[in-house]
Amino acid sequence: MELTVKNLDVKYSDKKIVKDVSFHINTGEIATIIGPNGSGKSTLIKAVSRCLKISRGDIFLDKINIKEKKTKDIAQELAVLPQVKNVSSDISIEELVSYGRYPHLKFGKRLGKEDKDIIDWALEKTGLQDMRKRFVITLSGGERQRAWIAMSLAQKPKILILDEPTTFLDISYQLEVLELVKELNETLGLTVVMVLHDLNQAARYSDKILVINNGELCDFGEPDKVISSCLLKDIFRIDADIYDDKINKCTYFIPRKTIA
Ligand SMILES: Nc1ncnc2c1ncn2[C@@H]1O[C@H](COP(=O)(O)OP(=O)(O)OP(=O)(O)O)[C@@H](O)[C@H]1O
Repeated sequence: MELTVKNLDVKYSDKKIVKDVSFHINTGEIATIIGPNGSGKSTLIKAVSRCLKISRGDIFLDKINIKEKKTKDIAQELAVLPQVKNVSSDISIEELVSYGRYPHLKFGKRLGKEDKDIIDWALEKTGLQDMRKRFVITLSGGERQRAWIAMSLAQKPKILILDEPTTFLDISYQLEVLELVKELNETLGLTVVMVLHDLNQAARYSDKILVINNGELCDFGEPDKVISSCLLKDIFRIDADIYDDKINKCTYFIPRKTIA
């Protein structure tokens, strides 16, 4: 599914946080939003996923303005993995994943055979089938993140939105989560929009990168065109050397020092 954003403004009270942002993401692309702390990345992602009201502009899913769509229809097409996730202590993985089916249930109906098959499929895709009865609070960070991704998958979305999916994970779990996202993108044709802080990971796992600075979209394009010493100097205030990773076929950099 394509995602198009046109002239988007988002405000908190009277303060404009996202300023006239426009972009287009093709079906099956992974697009990653990067930018300094407080630049408006989460606000943008929350607005796109309809968790925040927009003050101006339009959002289109496959060229249809979401203002013309029912909330339930949007929930069937777009799954969101927020940054902060709360779960009560007695919820099992299986139960959490079943919540992903709720946007598809008719009023007052219980989960049917098809829903249960989809829950099994989501657990299998994320490698959680053998631990499905475990309580979510007993899981490691990486397992917990996979459980939330499984819940999003059970929604059978066409677009998956993830706000900093690797935060608080050690490097091995970070890669595990990003590899899973990539696999789901490739095997299911899912369009993915995510926020990442690690710019090298953004370069490696994305088809497109959006750079947000002070609420404005200041660059948008393929990682090897966007990740440059200029960007690192001007937006992230670091001196860095840029290299070509021949194995992963992507750009990477080594930071040298901060710029005062
Ligand atoms: N609920 C809120 N009410 C008022 N201002 C807010 C609210 N949430 C965020 N802001 C402000 O909006 C600005 C952008 O915040 P946002 O969380 O979108 O940035 P971010 O780029 O995701 O930051 P980070 O990288 O630190 O997570 C910040 O100045 C922040 O203080």
